[in-house]
Amino acid sequence: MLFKVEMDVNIPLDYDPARLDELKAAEKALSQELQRAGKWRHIWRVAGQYANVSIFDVESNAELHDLLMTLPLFPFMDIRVAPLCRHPSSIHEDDR
Ligand SMILES: O=C(O)C[C@H]1C=CC(=O)O1
Repeated sequence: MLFKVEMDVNIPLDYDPARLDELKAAEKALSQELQRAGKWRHIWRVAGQYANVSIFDVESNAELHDLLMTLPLFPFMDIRVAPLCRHPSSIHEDDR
């Protein structure tokens, strides 16, 4: 199942910089692990914002929920999720 996930990150201005660096490093490691596993298919920075647009490929709504909840930056994120399906004009056979 494919989902578009939009993540806006809002870090409090007074948050400890060293702790923030740790969280960002942990977030990057997990994100790249999920990309290698094929669960996190795409991630794009939204220009000019601390935000991304991502495509996830997971088995269920519950799996997506569980993945998002494990993100180290989850407590600082506003997340919007939209389910995707194949577009009738798509030429990509592997789109589902
Ligand atoms: O920077 C972000 O968009 C937030 C988050 C998502 C993946 C990652 O490495 O950080």
